[in-house]
Amino acid sequence: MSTDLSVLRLSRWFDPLPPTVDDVSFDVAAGEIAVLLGPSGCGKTTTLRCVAGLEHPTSGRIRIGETICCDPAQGILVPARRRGVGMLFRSGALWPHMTLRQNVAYPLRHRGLPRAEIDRAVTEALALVGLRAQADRAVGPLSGEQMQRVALARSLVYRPRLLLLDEPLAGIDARLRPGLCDELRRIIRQVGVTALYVTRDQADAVALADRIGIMQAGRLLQYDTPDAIFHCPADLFVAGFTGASNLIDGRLLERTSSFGTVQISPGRLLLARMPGSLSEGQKVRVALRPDTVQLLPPAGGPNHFSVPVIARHYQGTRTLYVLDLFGTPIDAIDPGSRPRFPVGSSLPIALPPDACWVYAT
Ligand SMILES: Nc1ncnc2c1ncn2[C@@H]1O[C@H](COP(=O)(O)OP(=O)(O)OP(=O)(O)O)[C@@H](O)[C@H]1O
Repeated sequence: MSTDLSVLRLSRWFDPLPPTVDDVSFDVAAGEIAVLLGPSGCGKTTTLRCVAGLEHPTSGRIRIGETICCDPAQGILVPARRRGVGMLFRSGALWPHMTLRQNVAYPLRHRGLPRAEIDRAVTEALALVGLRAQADRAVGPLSGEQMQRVALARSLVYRPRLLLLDEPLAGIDARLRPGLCDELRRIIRQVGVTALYVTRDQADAVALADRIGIMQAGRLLQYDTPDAIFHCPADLFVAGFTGASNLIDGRLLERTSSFGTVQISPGRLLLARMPGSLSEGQKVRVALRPDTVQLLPPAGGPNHFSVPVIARHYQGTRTLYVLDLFGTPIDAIDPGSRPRFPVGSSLPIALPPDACWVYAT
């Protein structure tokens, strides 16, 4: 697939602060959905605004399709209205006194298209978001979710080559969001537009993305498929962001190409995956998600231990156990509506080497 959006070494400084966007590079292939995910203030929106042309980068280059839209070193800066991008923000910013049809038609009227063509495009865009029947009603009484559907239709009506979305589901009831993410993905695919989406919500990101970029303090730490991010996080921050809250300190004794043997206490060894390069003898930290700890595992294989249960928190449909892994407390989740193991009992566990990730401390 060809690259439709290319962001190369993008930086944005707001003096005298540290850079809001710090040397960020990523590509989005034609028709793909890329999601920038990270905590508040990490620079996601600023990156998106630079792509939109609403913010001027300090350095770097942005290419949309065949056009270099900005490259400060060469004095190139294509204005936002000439970049061919559609945008959808947290609030759709619709005109409440106008009908759905009038709202969606606005960008086309602005472009001076013939009326019949506008009518056809607007009907098609409203059908795409499931609101064709309400086309001639006013926008005012619509729910927040319906308003975002109208705003999406408006951002797609002129067939942009790139769609930029900034937390468009942020104000919407959490119960509706999984379904809306699926629908948004279907619509983006159906239209065939390339999309860049920014969010703080991990669940939205995984549901939508072909590729996820994890950002922290202006830097893009990892840009990869959701599968790669969740199965081989590049560093401790990304691992933490994917829910790897168990952290076990140790020393790397031995390494093969992608796995290392970590001593976690005298005579206790842990085989763990090494996403980056590490040296033997180095102090390391192993990260592990509580849902990957296996309780009562079948016999055989590496990383089998017997550990005491030091606390248990019954949560209705699952129980969270705190286990003492040779001096380090680790959490383990046991699905099911009945707690099985009492505090003080000794529990056989396995920590699958694929799910234990080792990093430099
Ligand atoms: N115009 C500006 N002037 C000065 N500082 C700015 C400006 N725009 C952004 N910043 C700084 O950049 C930081 C990151 O902002 P940005 O909106 O890109 O983060 P974000 O990751 O999208 O956060 P959120 O999820 O809260 O929207 C802000 O906390 C602010 O310090």
